[in-house]
Amino acid sequence: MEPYCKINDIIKEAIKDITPPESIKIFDTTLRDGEQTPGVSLTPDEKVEIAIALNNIGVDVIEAGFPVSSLGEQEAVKKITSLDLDAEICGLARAVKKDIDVAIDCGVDRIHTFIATSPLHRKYKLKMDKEEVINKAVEAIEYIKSHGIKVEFSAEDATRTEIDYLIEVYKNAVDAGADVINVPDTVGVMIPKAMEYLIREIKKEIDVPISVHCHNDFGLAVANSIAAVEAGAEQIHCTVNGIGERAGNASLEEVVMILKSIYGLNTKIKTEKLTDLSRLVSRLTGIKTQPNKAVVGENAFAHESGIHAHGVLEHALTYEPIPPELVGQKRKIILGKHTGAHAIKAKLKELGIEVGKNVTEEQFKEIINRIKSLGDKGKRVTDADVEAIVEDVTKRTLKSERVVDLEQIAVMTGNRVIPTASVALRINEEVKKASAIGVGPVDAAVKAIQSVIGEKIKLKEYHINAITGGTDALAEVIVTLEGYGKEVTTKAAREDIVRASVEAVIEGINKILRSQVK
Ligand SMILES: CC(=O)SCCNC(=O)CCNC(=O)[C@H](O)C(C)(C)COP(=O)(O)OP(=O)(O)OC[C@H]1O[C@@H](n2cnc3c(N)ncnc32)[C@H](O)[C@@H]1OP(=O)(O)O
Ligand SMILES: CC(C)C(=O)C(=O)O
Repeated sequence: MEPYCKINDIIKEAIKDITPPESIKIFDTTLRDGEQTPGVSLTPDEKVEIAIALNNIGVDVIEAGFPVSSLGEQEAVKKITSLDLDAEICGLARAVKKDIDVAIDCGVDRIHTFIATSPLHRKYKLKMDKEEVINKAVEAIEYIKSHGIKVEFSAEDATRTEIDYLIEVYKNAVDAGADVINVPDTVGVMIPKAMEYLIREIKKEIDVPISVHCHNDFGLAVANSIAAVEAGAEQIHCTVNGIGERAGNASLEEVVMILKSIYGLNTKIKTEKLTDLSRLVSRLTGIKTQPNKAVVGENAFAHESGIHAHGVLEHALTYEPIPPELVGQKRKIILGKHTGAHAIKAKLKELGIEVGKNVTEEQFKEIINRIKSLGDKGKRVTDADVEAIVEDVTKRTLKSERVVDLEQIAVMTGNRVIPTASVALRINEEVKKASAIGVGPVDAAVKAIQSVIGEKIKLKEYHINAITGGTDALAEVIVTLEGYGKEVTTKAAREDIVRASVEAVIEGINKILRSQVK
């Protein structure tokens, strides 16, 4: 398979000696290790919903749960096995007869049985010597096999186990009938070079498929899983969004996309469904995915920096390793403090506005300034903000055509003062001033304008919307004014509600007065 991103000569040279399998099986443990994320607990129906999505995306094995852990877990696993999905359904079991019996009763296709092998776990947790651990593993595997069920065997904490002993455990497991040997990096202490070495050593002695289960305690779960594949591992355990015990597990979406896009290796995953799957798991588990999460994060294909946005608009590969659609994402051009003119022009085009046609070059400059100044206030500029800014800038009567212009406004408000506003308006080259009090600063400001203009024009309706969240939200003010037998509606958008209100009212006054002149 050709990798999706054009892999360069450096990568080709670096990986020329690797020995990966033709295709890699994806063993998804979102419903087992993923559910071990502190605070996460899925109902049977939620587990079923995720299992169906995992099946639809094409995972080979779904570890549906650890049946012995609760009655609800058994109900969930039973519901999943009864769905007759294409994926193999697996249940976890300690090397304990009761665990195995309960898993069998749930109708699973595969039992993943495990026992810890490291000196630490043997001594402090299991209180067993090396031989006892092997005997327990062998007993469990033989018992499962006697029921005609496929066995995947894990030596828990394999990566902190004496390597000779580990290989001895695995050889015994295979002799007892294990179909797949899993190598868990239980506390995420491996580094890629060591993982590659370990898998090569195990493969020299074991001829059933080798799997890895990497934890992310040092942020290396994905890198270690990939290193295992480079050394020939045929199966990777992963979870959607990388959720799992402590710092989590290898993230399914990252593993799959690295294999596909960089190595050109096959999995059965329908990658266009990755983002939807990620959102589903995030919603049902309540574990939010960070925006900068690789592949499925909100920002994985978002560009704000002017230079990047310009590059991407000219040729997407300049700043994107793969097309967003490949993983079910969409490219986003975000406007804000770091935005450049190219990105704003493109965003306006998206909104049906063309510079030189619907907005003048001068208005375009003002739109850029307004967007950047909103960004300077630490805000992310939304499409709604842009639309409001554009409407405000473009619908505003040009200065030369204005009858009334705001020269100055000052407002005073507080808990011990009556809200008061003073305005200075330029009307046909003459500056007129007035002050007024009101129930609040907006009311005072509008009344002050009203007293300069006189009673012939009246404010009929006033609406204010906070377009964006936060106290620094862009406020959109919509007013309807009536005067000289005419009714006009105008709007203005600013972060400052008094200024937005005043601008909307003055805009309306100009419209009415201009209609009188014509
Ligand atoms: C690395 C992993 O992620 S392993 C999976 C971890 N997941 C979970 O633990 C979630 C579900 N777990 C549970 O619901 C419970 O822990 C159960 C039902 C499995 C066991 O509950 P309890 O019987 O109350 O035991 P508890 O959890 O307190 O202790 C674990 C026991 O299992 C033993 N044990 C641990 N692993 C194994 C194993 N692989 N094989 C055999 N025995 C084991 C421990 O030595 C301890 O034995 P002890 O009770 O004789 O001291
Ligand atoms: C059960 C095993 C594979 C496990 O979850 C771990 O070691 O992290």
